[in-house]
Amino acid sequence: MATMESLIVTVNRIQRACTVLGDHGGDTALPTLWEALPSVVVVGGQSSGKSSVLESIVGRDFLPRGSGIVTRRPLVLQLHKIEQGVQEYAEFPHLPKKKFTDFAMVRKEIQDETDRITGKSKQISPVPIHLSIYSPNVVNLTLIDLPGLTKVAVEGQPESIVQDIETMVRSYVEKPNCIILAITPANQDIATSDAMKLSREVDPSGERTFGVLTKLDLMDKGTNAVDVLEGRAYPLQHPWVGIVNRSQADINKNVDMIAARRRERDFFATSPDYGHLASKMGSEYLAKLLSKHLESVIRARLPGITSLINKSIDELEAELSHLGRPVAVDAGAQLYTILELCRAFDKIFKEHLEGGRPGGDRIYGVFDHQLPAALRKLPFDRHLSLQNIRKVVSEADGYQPHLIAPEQGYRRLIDGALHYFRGPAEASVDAVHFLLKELVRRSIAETQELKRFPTLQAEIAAAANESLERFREESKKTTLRLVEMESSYLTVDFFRKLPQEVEKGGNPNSVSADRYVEGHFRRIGSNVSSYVGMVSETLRNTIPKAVVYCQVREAKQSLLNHFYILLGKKEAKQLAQLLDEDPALMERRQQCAKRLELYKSARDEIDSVSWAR
Ligand SMILES: Nc1nc2c(ncn2[C@@H]2O[C@H](COP(=O)(O)OP(=O)(O)OP(=O)(O)O)[C@@H](O)[C@H]2O)c(=O)[nH]1
Repeated sequence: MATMESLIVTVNRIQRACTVLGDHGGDTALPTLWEALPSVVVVGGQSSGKSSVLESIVGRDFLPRGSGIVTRRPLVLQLHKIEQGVQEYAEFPHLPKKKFTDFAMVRKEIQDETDRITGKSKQISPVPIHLSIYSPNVVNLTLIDLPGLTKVAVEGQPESIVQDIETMVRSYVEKPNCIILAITPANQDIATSDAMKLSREVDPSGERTFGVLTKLDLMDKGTNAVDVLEGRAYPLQHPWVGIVNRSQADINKNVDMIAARRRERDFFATSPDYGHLASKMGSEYLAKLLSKHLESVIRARLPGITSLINKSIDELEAELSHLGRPVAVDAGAQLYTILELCRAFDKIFKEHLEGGRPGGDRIYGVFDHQLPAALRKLPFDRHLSLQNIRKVVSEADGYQPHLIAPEQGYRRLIDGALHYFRGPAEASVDAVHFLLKELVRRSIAETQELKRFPTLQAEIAAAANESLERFREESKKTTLRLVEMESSYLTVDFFRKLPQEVEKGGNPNSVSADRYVEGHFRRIGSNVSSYVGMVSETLRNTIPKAVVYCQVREAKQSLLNHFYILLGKKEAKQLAQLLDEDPALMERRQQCAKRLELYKSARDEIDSVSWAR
């Protein structure tokens, strides 16, 4: 059965994995585990004694000191208790395999690592530094040290730093999983303490706040902080803890931390004011209190964390499968990938044509509505007006008017009329061409697998459109040929079946001669009109056949054939260019993969501990 301690150890490991894999919260584009993990955050004004409290909890000097804002990146301090007698040491995950036994070097590394991200500019950065300390003198605990809240920027630091620090500290303490260690010096007015003001704001009920009073030894003679420490003056849900750290003089004299802890114990044990509270005061007591509390919080949160981990793993896996596998490196595999992508596109395109996806029906719309309407609108009325018939027939006759039927006149009138059919024939071809182009565009957009490859997408679109253009040319030739065929040989039967003109009796010299001629032309007009009507009926049926044969059927069967031939001739480098992924997607895939790795390792961590129930 696992002990309670292993819970903190587990969370410590997950926190370290978070840092290694770049999860330190604040990034809304990816699920974050960091923010779900409970942690203790040390908050206080400048010189309130934060560093001193941390060092005395650890029992070691290891934090950078100096004037101005020294802590400029969050420091995640993980304490691991080891057996008595074993040499204590520190480790930074950013320097794996290096064990620090000299704590002065730890201090230097924190300084250097701070500068590595913030530069010497004295800016602050939210990217945490992780430090693990293994020691017999600690309890298992994770503490996060943040820059001290300050009112003024010092020389060399930008004015915005005051606000930047507050924003960073706030981003930590606002999280419901954050346990706030609010440090206030006892020799100052507690009501104006930066730490207490902030914690009141984000944790009004005081559930998450541990009040710590430092510098009890520096209070004016005759005053004490018993009212605060007994929870009367500033009540919180958790007890206040009083601390006596090393003074500046002690630090200068290199009083070691273990001696300082002893002095602190003596201070409380012998104090007339605090003697009755001695067992609940001091940095060692504070460390144990926090450790116990952190364990219980982790225990309570664990089921929620586990389900968050599982949910995030599902989400990330779904997104990764949506983003697709990384691109293969050898030419054969690349060609295979490209062909697969083409097939995926082609399949969707066919579904649009054959049904299953919308769009194909609009082609039928061209044949069923647009073509017949265009045929109906042809200006035959004008072409077969009496005036025009007279003109055409007379011109065809020349100096000798026709005797029986105006053979030449008929031919010219019909030829002229048939010419008009070219318009609707070409328009049908173009209309279907644009519909097919639109379907190509839509199919490309709907091919999820292609989204990653903008270059290939553009190439497929270009190749498909080029094919459609060729099909259009062919289709135009064919439909126009149908029209020409109608002109080249007229249907003889139609004319044979026409009723012959019956000689009307009467006197051809009478006034009715004009009427006779008019009737004659009218009959010619109506004969031509019904012949043209018959042709129109034929073309209404044959143009769609030609269009489907030349454009739709070809698009279905061989839209990318030409592209495939070109692909076969391409060299490895050109193939790689086609699979040139969108850099944003590549980046996203990497990020998701890294985050997934984090969640999986977190799941393994949690699985490996069997819970004491
Ligand atoms: N006498 C006495 N001095 C203390 C106590 N706590 C801190 N000091 C002194 O107060 C000064 C500031 O303490 P730090 O621990 O550096 O305070 P800090 O909050 O980390 O300061 P910054 O990192 O500059 O924000 C140091 O000179 C400490 O020696 C205490 O309990 N008693």
